[in-house]
Amino acid sequence: MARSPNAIRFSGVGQAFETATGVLEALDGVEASIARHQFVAVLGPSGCGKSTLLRLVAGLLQPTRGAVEVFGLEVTEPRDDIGIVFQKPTLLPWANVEDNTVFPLRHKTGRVEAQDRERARALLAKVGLAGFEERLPAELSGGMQQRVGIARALLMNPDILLMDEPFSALDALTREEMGLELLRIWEAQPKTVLFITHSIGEAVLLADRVLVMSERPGRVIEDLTIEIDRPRGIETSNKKVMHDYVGHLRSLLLKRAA
Ligand SMILES: Nc1ncnc2c1ncn2[C@@H]1O[C@H](COP(=O)(O)OP(=O)(O)OP(=O)(O)O)[C@@H](O)[C@H]1O
Repeated sequence: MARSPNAIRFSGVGQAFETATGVLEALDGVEASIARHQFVAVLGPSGCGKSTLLRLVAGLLQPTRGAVEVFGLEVTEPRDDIGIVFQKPTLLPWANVEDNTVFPLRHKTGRVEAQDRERARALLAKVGLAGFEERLPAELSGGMQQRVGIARALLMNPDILLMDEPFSALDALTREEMGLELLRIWEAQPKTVLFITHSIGEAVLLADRVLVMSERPGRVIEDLTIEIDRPRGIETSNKKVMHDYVGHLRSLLLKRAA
């Protein structure tokens, strides 16, 4: 039987940017393969190229060296079958929460059915926004706007979901709840998730694997498999094994920063 290709593969990926002060090497020699439906978190110092990695997978950028493949095909142009949740949501200011959530569907297929609106409302409820469907983005807090962005990406049920610090605008409790909700959605509707975070605990709680990147130019310096049983829940954070992984990653990142 032919082996199914990786969902995402980075082969010798380098990315340089021309800037006013010269060439800036953001990534250098990134190697990683991500299997279909794996949940992979990426940790690394600020500016090491984490967001750049996501933009490469989405085809919003072409690597200067090496290749990025999605399901065995080199990414050469923007892909509209990949869900992206950016650090800051880009909501349409004149459209209400529900219309913002269904917007990509309308954009892609040209129409939105009653059942799509029903799914949008169900997802909005899951991210804690029931009752806010008719509000405009300006009437929401930053964290609530971010949750609309998450519901919007999930509505398309993409096979690959790229998330760039999706919970950084949320308070600590909501952040943990949203992480666990994301896991429930991921378990019910499996997808390949590449999830950038600065929270070591969040990475360990959510992911099957944690990739740790070096300082710029970024490359993968550790690929840690998180062997914690699923389903994971609120009690997982209290487990010794979780603390052991967090401790290991913290000392790795601190050592590099020293
Ligand atoms: N379009 C661009 N032009 C020039 N430089 C860029 C561009 N995009 C990113 N960079 C630079 O590349 C480096 C990596 O940026 P990137 O946003 O990928 O880092 P990051 O690891 O996601 O950072 P953070 O954790 O702070 O969000 C940074 O030094 C950034 O200034």
